[in-house]
Amino acid sequence: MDQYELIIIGAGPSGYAAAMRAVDLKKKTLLVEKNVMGGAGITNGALSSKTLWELSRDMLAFRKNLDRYHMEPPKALWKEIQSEVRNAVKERVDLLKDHLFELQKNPKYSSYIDFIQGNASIISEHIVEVETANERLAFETENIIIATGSRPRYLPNIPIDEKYILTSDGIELMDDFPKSMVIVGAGVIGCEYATIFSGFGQTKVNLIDKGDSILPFEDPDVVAVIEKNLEAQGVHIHRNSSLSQMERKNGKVVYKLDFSDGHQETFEVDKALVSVGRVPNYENLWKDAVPVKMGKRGVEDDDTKTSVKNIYAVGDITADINLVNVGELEGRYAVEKIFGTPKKKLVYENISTIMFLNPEVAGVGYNEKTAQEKGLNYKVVTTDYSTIARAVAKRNTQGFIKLLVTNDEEMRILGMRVVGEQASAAIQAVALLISMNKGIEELAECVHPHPSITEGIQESVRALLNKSILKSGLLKDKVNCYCYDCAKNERIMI
Ligand SMILES: Cc1cc2nc3c(=O)[nH]c(=O)nc-3n(C[C@H](O)[C@H](O)[C@H](O)COP(=O)(O)OP(=O)(O)OC[C@H]3O[C@@H](n4cnc5c(N)ncnc54)[C@H](O)[C@@H]3O)c2cc1C
Ligand SMILES: NC(=O)c1ccc[n+]([C@@H]2O[C@H](COP(=O)([O-])OP(=O)(O)OC[C@H]3O[C@@H](n4cnc5c(N)ncnc54)[C@H](O)[C@@H]3O)[C@@H](O)[C@H]2O)c1
Repeated sequence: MDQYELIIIGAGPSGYAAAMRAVDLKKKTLLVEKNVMGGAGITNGALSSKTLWELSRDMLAFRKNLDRYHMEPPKALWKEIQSEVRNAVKERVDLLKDHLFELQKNPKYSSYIDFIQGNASIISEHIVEVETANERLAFETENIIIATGSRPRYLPNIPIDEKYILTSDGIELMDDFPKSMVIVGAGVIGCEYATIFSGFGQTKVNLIDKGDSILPFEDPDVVAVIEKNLEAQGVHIHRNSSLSQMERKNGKVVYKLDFSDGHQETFEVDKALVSVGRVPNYENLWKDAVPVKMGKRGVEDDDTKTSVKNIYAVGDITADINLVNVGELEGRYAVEKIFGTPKKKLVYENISTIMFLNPEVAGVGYNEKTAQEKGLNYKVVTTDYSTIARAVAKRNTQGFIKLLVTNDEEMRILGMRVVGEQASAAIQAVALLISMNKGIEELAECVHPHPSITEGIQESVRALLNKSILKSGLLKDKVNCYCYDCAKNERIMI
């Protein structure tokens, strides 16, 4: 039986990153993948949906520009778009495959990495069995990392067939743009696809969430901008209602909503997308004799270590944040922990995120909702994009920067949201300051390029320090500072 120092199950972003860190540390490693290299980081997930988002955004801008010159815009063809998404996916999968192939050929690395295509299960604490296309193989290992990811959550009584009633696993397989669709679940995936399909301009999109609002985890000011733009693109948000029934009927999807005033309505659309969260892939992954503990939302882990001494879990299979960057962080960290002591602790406070909406929403650390849930007193500055020269030059001043700091002398950064063009590019400096546990002075004094969106962040910081160029509270709603007192649940303008 072949022996390894580490077997990694799953070659999505977390498993692949873990394997590459193990190679750095010269540990004999086996990476097992049952499906496509890159997991949901590439296929039916992050990369494929972002490719769709980019194409949809281009199409929307193109339509708007032609409209400006009173010209009739051409129609996007779904097949062309689908083919472009497939090209992007293939490029990225091939890159990872080629890289692995080169590693295995290179004498510097070849003794540290093996790869096998097959379905792995943990037979005992030190034996992993892999079922390939034509045989069943067993491998002995000192350590195991589970990186098997997640899949879309289903709802009881909603007959998902990936033809008419779809999840994010089936949406890219459609034959054409649907004329109409309903999206159940207005979280990140739901709102990103509502943005994508309304942006292409050929689908009437309806959106339902069980919560009172779309993006229920975001602050109301962020939600307001996104809702306004979705509605301007023709998206209908079903408010004060809950889904009571959905079925496929005569080649259509029929759904019933119960409204809070007691009445009920029935709607008919071409397709439905169900995006109500993800569930971990753990079924049949280990035998009863291997006591890996499961929590409600995934494998329970303590700093990536499971309830079994030599078994670790990383990425979407665990109960924390489901993101590519988090999976990679955990994967690399687990390897360092197995074979030594990581230089840095695993912290989640400075994780940056982008939601690919209209416009982009970039975030790091706390928003007001999460700060209030934690019982924190904080200070906020909001700076409108109309005060930022670059946004004015772009002729698009919709958006704002919102920075939260501790309400004390130190003014440690708690978090930030940027809603607007180039939001994602603007967030990094603040993420770095949070990770270094720094205050805001550094940012206030560092010379920024002009004109740039990051100047808005600098002005926000200066406003908190009472030395901004545009003074807080003078230009209505453009630059505002306030404090939140948690005990009194009160907002005080400053
Ligand atoms: C539509 C969509 C859009 C997204 N957009 C973003 C985004 O913009 N930014 C972002 O950061 N995140 C995004 N995500 C989340 C991101 O894709 C996941 O957090 C990330 O892929 C998780 O990585 P992972 O390696 O833990 O799991 P996965 O990517 O799910 O990979 C797990 C791998 O394990 C394999 N596997 C499972 N069981 C076994 C087994 N028994 N044996 C062998 N192999 C096995 C699977 O085939 C899979 O390849 C998105 C997700 C979706 C669905
Ligand atoms: N840009 C990104 O970083 C990005 C993009 C897509 C996905 N992701 C990751 O994928 C994960 C999964 O995304 P998601 O959108 O499926 O989950 P989510 O948790 O973001 O949203 C799920 C939504 O479904 C709603 N919901 C739950 N049950 C419902 C029901 N019965 N009826 C109607 N609505 C219901 C919830 O209120 C919530 O708003 C995210 O948490 C995120 O980590 C990230």
